Amino acid sequence: MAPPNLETAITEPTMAPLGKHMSRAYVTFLAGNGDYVKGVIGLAKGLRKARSAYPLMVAVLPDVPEEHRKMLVSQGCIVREIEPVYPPENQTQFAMAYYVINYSKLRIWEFVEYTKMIYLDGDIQVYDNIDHLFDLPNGYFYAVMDCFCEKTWSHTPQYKIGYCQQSPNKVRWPEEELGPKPALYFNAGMFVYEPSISTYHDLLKTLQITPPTPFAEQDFLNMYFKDIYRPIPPIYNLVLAMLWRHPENINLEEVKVVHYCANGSKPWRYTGKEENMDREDIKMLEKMWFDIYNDESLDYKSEVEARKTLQPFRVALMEAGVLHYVTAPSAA
Ligand SMILES: O=c1ccn([C@@H]2O[C@H](COP(=O)(O)OP(=O)(O)O)[C@@H](O)[C@H]2O)c(=O)[nH]1
Ligand SMILES: OC[C@H]1O[C@H](O[C@@H]2[C@@H](O)[C@H](O)[C@@H](O)[C@H](O)[C@@H]2O)[C@H](O)[C@@H](O)[C@H]1O
Ligand SMILES: [Mn+2]
Repeated sequence: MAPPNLETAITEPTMAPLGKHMSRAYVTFLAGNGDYVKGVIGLAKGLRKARSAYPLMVAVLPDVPEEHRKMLVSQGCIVREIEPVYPPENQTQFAMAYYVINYSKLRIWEFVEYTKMIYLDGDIQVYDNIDHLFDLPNGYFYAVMDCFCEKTWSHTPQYKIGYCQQSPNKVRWPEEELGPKPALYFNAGMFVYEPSISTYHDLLKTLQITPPTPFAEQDFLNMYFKDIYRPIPPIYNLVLAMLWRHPENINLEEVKVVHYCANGSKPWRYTGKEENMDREDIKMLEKMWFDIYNDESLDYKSEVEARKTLQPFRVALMEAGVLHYVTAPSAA
């Protein structure tokens, strides 16, 4: 991961073609009145620091309080309320009980005012610009492969035999006994996709006839997009467990996106007490998250304030959404 670029020069605002939507956006999902809102604020500031050219949409469930929605708007986010999506009645034990609310992520296929979106969990941070992923060829579903080695996977045959797609030759998959090895499986904390009303309706229809499974919507999305899934490198979604499960696959210097999904790693709840949470690399990644979260110069309002000293008229156009500004790397 490149050392944080502390200089964030503000270049000339770019004039968005009048009347033409910026048809690309990042999107995340927020539920409840708890502390995940801190994750989303951190993500909004991280995308700004990485000089992303596209806005962050936050799909919020009805239980997200007005106060949290205001905080997100003040950080430059586009807040959109969605209705929950529930799986069919089931007896499934989800890997985490709260995973049942994650099916509501499926609403983001309805955002067809955008032609291409990148979904990011609220417990993800973007440390380097990844706008180029929007240019990946259409017609596929892009995401990073997951890891099966954490005990959250203890219900699966691959965990039981020690097989993981990240190191397929370490423990061979016994085809004769267990049949063909599982299809490539992605982590649903980050993916590049194209909103579509027909896909959206088909997703919801298919969900109602699909028995729920432990990883909830992540399992469902893997089933649904199996034929068009294209793996992208782990630098775009570092599932933290990779650091101790498959260190040979990770070069931290190159990582652009970090997913704080390992048990005990959510920065806003970090105590360092859980297994692996006292590692030096984990402590560094937790500090990097807080350095952004606490950096007031990355606040959206302070950026607009800063511009007020530039040209009030241009700022007025910008605030009216006519002018879009892109912060670009400093000349250095
Ligand atoms: O109480 C919650 C739980 C989850 N989420 C959202 O759902 C995503 C998926 O949950 P989580 O990241 O905890 O799953 P993990 O990746 O850790 O398995 C989170 O990143 C949040 O965006 C939320 O907003 N509130
Ligand atoms: O609702 C199911 C969730 O499943 C995934 O989280 C898991 C997965 O990454 C496992 O591989 C890890 O072992 C585990 O720790 C982690 O929680 C997604 O990150 C999340 O967005 C969401 O889809
Ligand atoms: Mn997550």
